[in-house]
Amino acid sequence: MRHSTFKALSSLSAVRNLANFVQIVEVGPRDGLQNEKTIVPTSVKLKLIEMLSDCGLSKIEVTSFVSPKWIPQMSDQKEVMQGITNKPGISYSVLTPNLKGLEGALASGANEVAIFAAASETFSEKNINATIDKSLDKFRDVCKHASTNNIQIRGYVSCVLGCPYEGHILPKAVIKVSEQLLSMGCYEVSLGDTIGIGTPGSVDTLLREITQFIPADKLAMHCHDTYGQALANIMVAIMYGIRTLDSSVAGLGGCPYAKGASGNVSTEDLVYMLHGSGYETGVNLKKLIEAGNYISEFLQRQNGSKVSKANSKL
Ligand SMILES: CC(C)(COP(=O)([O-])OP(=O)([O-])OC[C@H]1O[C@@H](n2cnc3c(N)ncnc32)[C@H](O)[C@@H]1OP(=O)([O-])[O-])[C@@H](O)C(=O)NCCC(=O)NCCSC(=O)C[C@@](C)(O)CC(=O)[O-]
Repeated sequence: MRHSTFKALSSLSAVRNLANFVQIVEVGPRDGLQNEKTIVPTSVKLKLIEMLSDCGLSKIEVTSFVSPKWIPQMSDQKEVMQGITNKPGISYSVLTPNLKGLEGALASGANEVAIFAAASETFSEKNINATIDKSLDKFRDVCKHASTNNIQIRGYVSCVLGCPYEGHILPKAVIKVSEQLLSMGCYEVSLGDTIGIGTPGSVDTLLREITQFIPADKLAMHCHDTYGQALANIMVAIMYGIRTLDSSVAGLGGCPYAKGASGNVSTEDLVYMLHGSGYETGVNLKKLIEAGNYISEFLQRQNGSKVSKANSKL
């Protein structure tokens, strides 16, 4: 990380002087659960989504319209969409890899979809069975159809700081894919550190390059916490002016096609850090902790949020 970034990070007043609302995109019901081996009943997913909807979160990624052979955990996507009690002001988005997925999403009443590309050729093939170029062709079709149906489209780029198969990924590969996603109609691109390998230094290097081509308000950060770097990495993203952050309640998650990747940064820990640093999120931390405890108890798993653990000892 550059000296100037360290200097800025050390000054909380500098942090507070920046626009202070941070948009959280809760990905727990989708990214958080997609890797669970035991199928989580639809009713539990719906209860989790309801609890998250009561926390003040305005963007929740709830399921994905992908092949049930590839991601069995998401095969109840229609039932999930039909069972949600839509709360005004909340966007319930879904992942769609192709036109078949988009058709399913539209039929289920989705008003926002996310397409997901990668900066690594091998990861793209392992995850969606297509080269990067082929996947972008499919996404272009999805975008055309989505925009004629007035559907908002978000883009993801996976492996922005490293790939489980190819190792180091160059910023120029990330920039190339991100620019294409934006040009086909995505309103923003979420930069995925899929295997949580990034550090504040590598995030700084990536963002210094990418923000020369893409403004920070078109970018989001999606950090996994495999190496315990996610919050530090996010703070660097904030210093670059990024104000949209993805996270998963109770730190659940991981992509089944990214071996060894652990959960996303926990939403509870993210909210605690942001509120403590003078940012607003609109999220009620107490209710969020309850939602994280609910799903952790169901999965019979220790809650992955440090804030929740600390809170239970108070
Ligand atoms: C993209 C495909 C479908 C290609 O998979 P494919 O096998 O190449 O697909 P195909 O077009 O050859 O079709 C094969 C079969 O799949 C069906 N099919 C085809 N499309 C669909 C669909 N949309 N929904 C339901 N079924 C579908 C299709 O109808 C056919 O059925 P069959 O005739 O054999 O019965 C597959 O690879 C897939 O579903 N991949 C999804 C993988 C995935 O969801 N990964 C996790 C999400 S990405 C992630 O977690 C990273 C992220 C976003 O969080 C950010 C980060 O952390 O980096």
